[in-house]
Order: sequence, then structure tokens, then C-alpha cells
Amino acid sequence: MENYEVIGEIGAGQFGKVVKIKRKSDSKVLVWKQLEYGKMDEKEKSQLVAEVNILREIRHPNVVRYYDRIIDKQNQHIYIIMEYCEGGDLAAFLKNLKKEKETIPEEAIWRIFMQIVLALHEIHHKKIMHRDLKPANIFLDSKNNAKLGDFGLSKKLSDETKFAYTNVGTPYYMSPEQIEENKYNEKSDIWACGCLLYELGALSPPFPATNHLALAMKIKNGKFERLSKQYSDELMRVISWCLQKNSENRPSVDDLLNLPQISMRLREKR
Ligand SMILES: CNC(=O)c1c(C)[nH]c(/C=C2\C(=O)Nc3ccc(Cl)cc32)c1C
Repeated sequence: MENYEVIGEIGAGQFGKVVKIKRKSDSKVLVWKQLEYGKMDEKEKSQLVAEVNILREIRHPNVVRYYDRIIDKQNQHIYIIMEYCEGGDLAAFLKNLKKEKETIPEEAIWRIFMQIVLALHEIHHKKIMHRDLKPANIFLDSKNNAKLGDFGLSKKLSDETKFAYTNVGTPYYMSPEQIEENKYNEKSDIWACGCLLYELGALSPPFPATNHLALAMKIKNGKFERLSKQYSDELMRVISWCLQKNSENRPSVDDLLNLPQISMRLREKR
């Protein structure tokens, strides 16, 4: 901890505090996420360690970069040192747009969506599923690049801890198979991608509800309002494809990367 200077708390994540810090060696601004592992059982602790070891290998422009971890046995905390994302989380960004009665131009929606699909492509082929893809777990850097953060940690926590930690908000992006208590699979991340794409246009989730039961019914019913006419039919078609109730009918990450709207932008990036 002495290698870092604390600048200040910038958010309370699902699993602990997010603190802005400065690395003393080169004054680089980073963040650390502080987790209290004292409350985890042996299984969760070993899974968290395994997960952090996976995090260390991922180097991708659309995944929040992991730098280091500090284990403070004294007060049973683990500090995960990660990249600072100046733009904060996408949930706050969307909330602000809604308050200002602004919308995101379709061009920007495709760009954010492409970046998240690229991030999913990276973690899926490392056999990691996100399991908690939502605006609060997507962070924006100084160039407004979207980065997937906080992924996987929740996946390895056992149900009671995960429930305890992640039961803070309404699970708007939960897929039908998750409601049926079926196995979560990569296509559940695709469902969440569809919910994200919808929310970037509507500034609210496709299945708004005030309680879990109403939400479950809306998700199983699978119907959602068309976005405003400022958005194209192509955008609506991709949303509908990702939000297919039967996970087999949803696109794979590769199908999404082959969409003209995405592949065209990928070529521009090169
Ligand atoms: C009001 N909070 C913010 O503006 C904010 C800013 C500028 N950055 C963040 C969060 C992160 C940040 O900057 N880097 C991160 C890496 C991993 C995780 Cl899980 C979160 C972050 C936040 C919540």
C-alpha cells in the first residue's frame, strides 16, 4: 500500500469501495477495488484468487486493465489495482443523459456496442463468462472508449455471497434461462448485450419493472417497446436477435462481429 498515495473514494462497487490512487513510482493515476475477503468462505476465497489470476492475463483495450493486487492480512482485505477510467461508469452517463433529456446518436451506440462485443470476444475465448454485463460494469476512459470492468469476480462467488452482494439492484439484464434457474451460458451474455443495446437507445432497460416478480414476467413474455424512430430498423433487428427467448436463436459473439454495422466500423479502426 505504501507504493500508492490515496487520492479519494470514487464509488462503491458491488463488491467494495473503488478508490482513486496515484502510483508513487511514476505518479500514474489508477484505482483500487477493496474487497473484504474475511466474509468469504474457503471456496469463495480460492475462487476469487483463481479469478484474479485470470484477470491478470487479460490485456484488451475494451477490458479494464488489471495491474496488481495487495493482500492485507491484517484487516483481511484484498486491493485490486486497476486502470483509472476518467469517464466513470456507463450507468451514471446514461442517467445524466436522461436527466438532460438528451439521447445517444446511433453512430455512438454502434461504437459502444462494438467495443463491448470485442471485450466479450476476448473473455469468451478465454472461457470466462461475464455474468453481470450492465451499464454499471462498463467504464469510459478519457477518449470515451468503453471498457468492461469487474467481470468474473461475481461469477465465482457462491450463490449466497453473490446473492448477498449482487442483490443491491434489480437484475434488469437477467436472461430467461437464468430465471428458469437453468445453467448460465455464453448466450446469456448475448442477452445482456441486447439489453445494453436497447438501453443505450431508450435510456431505460427493455423490461422495466419495480419488483423482481414483474420483471421475471416481462422477461419471460419477451416483449419490449420499439425505440424512438430516430433509431434504425437495423438497430432494432440486432436488439431483437440478441433478445431471443431461446438462447440457441441468439447470435454468437462472432455473428455480432460479422454484422455489417460492426465489421464496417472494425475496418475503420484498423
Ligand atoms: C462518480 N464516480 C466516477 O466518476 C468514477 C470514475 C471517474 N471512475 C470510476 C470507476 C472505475 C475506474 O475509474 N476504474 C475502474 C476499474 C474497475 C472498476 Cl470495477 C471501477 C473503476 C467511477 C465510479
